Amino acid sequence: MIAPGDKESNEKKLKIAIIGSGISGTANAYFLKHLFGDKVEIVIFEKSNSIGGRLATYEFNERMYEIGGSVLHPSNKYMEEFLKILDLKKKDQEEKRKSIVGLFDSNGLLFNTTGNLFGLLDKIRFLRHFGFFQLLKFKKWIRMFIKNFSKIYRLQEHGFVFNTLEEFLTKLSPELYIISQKSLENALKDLEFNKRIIYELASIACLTNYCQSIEIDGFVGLVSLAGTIDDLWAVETGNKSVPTKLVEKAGAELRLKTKVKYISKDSQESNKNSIVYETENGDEIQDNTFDYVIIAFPIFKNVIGDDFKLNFDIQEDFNNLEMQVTNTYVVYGELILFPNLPSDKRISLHCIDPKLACRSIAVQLPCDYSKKKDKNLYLNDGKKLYKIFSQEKLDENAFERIFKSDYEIIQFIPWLAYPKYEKNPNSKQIPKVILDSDRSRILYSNSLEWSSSCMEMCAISARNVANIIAAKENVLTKKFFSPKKDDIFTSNLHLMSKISSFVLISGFLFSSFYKI
Ligand SMILES: CC(C)=CCC/C(C)=C/CC/C(C)=C/CSC[C@H](N)C(=O)O
Repeated sequence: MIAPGDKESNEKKLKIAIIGSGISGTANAYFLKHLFGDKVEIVIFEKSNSIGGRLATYEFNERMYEIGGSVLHPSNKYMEEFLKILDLKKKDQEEKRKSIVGLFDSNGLLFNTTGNLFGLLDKIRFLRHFGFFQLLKFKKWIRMFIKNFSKIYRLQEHGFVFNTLEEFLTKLSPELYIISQKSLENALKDLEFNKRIIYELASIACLTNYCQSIEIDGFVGLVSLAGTIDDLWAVETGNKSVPTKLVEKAGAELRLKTKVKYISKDSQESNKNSIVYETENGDEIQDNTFDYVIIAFPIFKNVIGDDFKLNFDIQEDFNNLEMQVTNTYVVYGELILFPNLPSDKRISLHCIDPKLACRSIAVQLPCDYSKKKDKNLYLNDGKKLYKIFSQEKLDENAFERIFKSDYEIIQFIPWLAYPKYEKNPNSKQIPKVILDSDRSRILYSNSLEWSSSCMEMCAISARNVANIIAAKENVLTKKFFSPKKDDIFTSNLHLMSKISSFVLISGFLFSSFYKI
């Protein structure tokens, strides 16, 4: 799969270009530095004026809030380890009983929690609404996939690499690949989940995460569903702090406001790659000195063309790929959409009707939310800060149905947040990681994003790209996860108990044999 390495490559310093400074590009820089140390020179090209890509924050009343990628799952080991390495902390978890979660469609509110009696009543209502055994089966089913998915960490520590989605998922478990080839709806129906689980619970997970329906493939769906069974987390100083600090830690050269326009194999030297980029002043510069080029942003049909070109024969692979626009509004106002809901709770409403543009309306807590300091934040009757995800742009009429007329729009971003996933999973073509199969020197880190998009998937893809380059350069892969003290203790304990059982059993057999 990987084209063979050139012999003298170990002696010289590798020069690697990374295009994009989101979590994907910056994790690539970190893993490369981790594997190659001083033997690598990394240049990150970023067209905007700041690091982070789709991880972004905004300020409101002197506090920072997330506006882009906002949540992580407890199973996301790379992101957890980055926090330790970068000396960052997790944000405090919100007290669930202080908030109300509701589901609505075009007919109104279908179901909502009440936040009463420390959440006990809500739990009972939730179990009654969806069915106790169905919920149990649902959780068990998702847990099984998370467990299989988590095999990736051990495999990558030992140098595992993949070029296609099939290679990636089948190595973790064949079921994961099989589920990526059918729709989430069919996967849930095959397992005889009830209509509420399929058309309410699974639907909101998909609609709120990707503005998509349960017709998308089962793997994208599962990643969203993982968020429904566990408490999610975020970074106290904003998720954007991870890419920002990764660049520093990797010692990479960062060129902001620099737009890469062409990537091609160098015509003179077969192993070199050429990049043409436009600087802040509009100068066009060609640099032919890169041993590897890593594309760390999603390539889709609207960026391919005059804006960005891959000067070899694979452009058409991206012609069917589109990004999903998620119109993101931050509004400071008083919610009036469902007047029966109490106004002294933090409210999150999720729409399960794909025909309605507005997907979710949820109270926002600052990145550095603290249970102690903010125990009364947004628990008053008045205005609160809400984030709205909508598939279409909202006009004044739409806002006036949701908020009292003195609302203020604080932020608006028409994010190209996620890929537009194919409705028919069987026809889905995910681009390969290695874009130049003859040389393996132009690598597409975000290709996996077309199978599912979240921070951890970007980190897994980045480690994959670093492992591909290490294998090609004959550099031994180096462990990323530090062994936990507990792990050393438990593994020693495990060994000691095995030795003592062996001694005891042998002693017993010996004494019985010789009738001592
Ligand atoms: C295969 C399964 C079931 C899980 C894989 C583990 C994994 C990658 C979990 C991630 C779950 C998660 C945090 C989903 C949210 S997606 C990103 C979100 N929309 C955001 O804006 O941050």
